[in-house]
Amino acid sequence: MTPSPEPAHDRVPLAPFWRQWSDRAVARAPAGWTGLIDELRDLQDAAAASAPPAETVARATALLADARRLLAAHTVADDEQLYGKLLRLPGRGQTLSPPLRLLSWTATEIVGEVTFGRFHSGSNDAVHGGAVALLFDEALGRLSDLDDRPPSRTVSLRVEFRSLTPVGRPLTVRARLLGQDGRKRRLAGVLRDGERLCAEADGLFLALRPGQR
Ligand SMILES: CCCCCCCCCC(=O)SCCNC(=O)CCNC(=O)[C@H](O)C(C)(C)COP(=O)(O)OP(=O)(O)OC[C@H]1O[C@@H](n2cnc3c(N)ncnc32)[C@H](O)[C@@H]1OP(=O)(O)O
Repeated sequence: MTPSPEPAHDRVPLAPFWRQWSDRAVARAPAGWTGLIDELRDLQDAAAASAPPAETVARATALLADARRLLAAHTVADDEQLYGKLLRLPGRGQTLSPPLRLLSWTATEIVGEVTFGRFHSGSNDAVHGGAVALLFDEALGRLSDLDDRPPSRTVSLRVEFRSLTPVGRPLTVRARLLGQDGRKRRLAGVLRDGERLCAEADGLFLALRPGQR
């Protein structure tokens, strides 16, 4: 696999299993689906950042309940779910972790950009440590399953918090595949705000055997 010449998250090569998984969701996604996810993400940040008066709280609660009822009427099983399966999109169409936009990639290294919103703030404009771990799981998992490697799952993830991770600033995340031994893949990641190291991680991913989910 050759390094990508320019930033283009949507050209990240997908291994066959993941391409099929993602293409199936893309084919089933209705018009406007990605806009719904973007709105949901913005809503989470707006709710976290607001201190509204009671009338606004009441109105927003009613609107949210309406939206929930609309969506709940179309509940499907996990196999048919669209959420989180659009792998060509930064954030892959989910709001659990902030959108990770891949800027460059090889078979053994990816570099991406991420901006945490207020939703992921722990306290004092610093990102919650669990959200940082979540980001590393996404980034390392993405690299683990790149380059036609069979799907894997995280069995171990260790995170070291080196300095506060800021909210609202574009950060750089870099993941590297350190080595493979049979089904075991060792990966490492770093998260930086400019030159400053915010956190680093190492993880062990296990390739799934046929039939494992
Ligand atoms: C493009 C895709 C984008 C997606 C990005 C998102 C990525 C998100 C990834 C995740 O978060 S996955 C969800 C969190 N992970 C899990 O829920 C995994 C739970 N664990 C399992 O389901 C099973 O452990 C698993 C199916 C992965 C493996 O079970 P097996 O029974 O096949 O493996 P086994 O227990 O025999 O272990 C295989 C080897 O790994 C070793 N091992 C297992 N766990 C270990 C551990 N924690 N630390 C060190 N070694 C470990 C184990 O000792 C053994 O070594 P040896 O072969 O040398 O004997």
